[in-house]
Amino acid sequence: MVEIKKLLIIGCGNMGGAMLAGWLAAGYDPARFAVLDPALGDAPEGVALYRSPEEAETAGDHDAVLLGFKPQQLGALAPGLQSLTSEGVVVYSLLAGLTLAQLETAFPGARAHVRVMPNLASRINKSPIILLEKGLQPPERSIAYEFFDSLGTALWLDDEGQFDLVTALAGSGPGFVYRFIDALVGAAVELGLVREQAEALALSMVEGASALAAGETISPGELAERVASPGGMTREGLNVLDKDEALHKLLVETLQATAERGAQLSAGSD
Ligand SMILES: NC(=O)C1=CN([C@@H]2O[C@H](COP(=O)(O)OP(=O)(O)OC[C@H]3O[C@@H](n4cnc5c(N)ncnc54)[C@H](OP(=O)(O)O)[C@@H]3O)[C@@H](O)[C@H]2O)C=CC1
Ligand SMILES: O=C(O)[C@@H]1CCC=N1
Repeated sequence: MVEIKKLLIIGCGNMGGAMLAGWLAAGYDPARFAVLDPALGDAPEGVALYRSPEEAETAGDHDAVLLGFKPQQLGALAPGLQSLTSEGVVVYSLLAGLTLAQLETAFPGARAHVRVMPNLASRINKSPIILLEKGLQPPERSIAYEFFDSLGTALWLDDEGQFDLVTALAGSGPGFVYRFIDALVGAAVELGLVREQAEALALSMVEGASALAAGETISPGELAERVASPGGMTREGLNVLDKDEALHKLLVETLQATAERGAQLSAGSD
């Protein structure tokens, strides 16, 4: 059985850093990770930091890499990463929009290629992690699943045609939720609350509402109905959001634009 004995994270910025922090918080030994990032300030204690592919190659002790740089950098960086991605190495990629076929072309020496789509809540082990692979043996699938599931909740996707859409929902999603919370706070401030108080209330409200919904068997839509007491206040607010399906249409447009950007990145857009 092939384990992930040592993972080399190539590009350890916001997302790679959040995942590394999540794995360490989950109890993984720091010695099982290394980072290749030319200008990163430092790596967590016990995690080797390399500044160039040559340095990482000299260490040469990884059996998997996690690509954590920008999708637009793949063409420029791939040639210099060939020796780090051959001889049985598995390539895990965070690169939004880039397909398994593109990863196979870029890293032909790798034993298997896996697309991984997490979000920033990996840092606190509460991220959905979407996985799609080509080349892993069944026992390795289980090992990969367990490894990424430690960052939250992993799931295998079968249809790559849906990858950009699930990326929009689960990967970009926190950005939309933060924008919603920020707008809610802004609205409360405009109507008379002090910002600090509005922000504290909004954050604890969202945390509780999300935790409740996650533990319930009824849908979020039904929960919304439960909040709206007959003849009460909430219905008036829901009526504003529901008018002409305003919120629904806005979110269809939001997810569509996000997913379409994945296709553009795949096509080589800057
Ligand atoms: N941010 C998010 O929530 C999510 C991001 N992703 C994916 O994660 C990837 C990274 O995104 P994100 O973390 O936001 O971006 P960041 O810019 O924060 O991270 C990219 C990292 O790669 C480093 N880097 C640049 N050039 C090289 C190089 N030649 N070799 C190694 N490392 C290099 C950057 O260093 P420097 O800053 O010095 O240039 C930076 O530390 C993207 O592919 C994105 O699609 C996926 C899911 C969610
Ligand atoms: O914005 C991006 O492209 C990445 C992918 C999902 C979240 N952030």
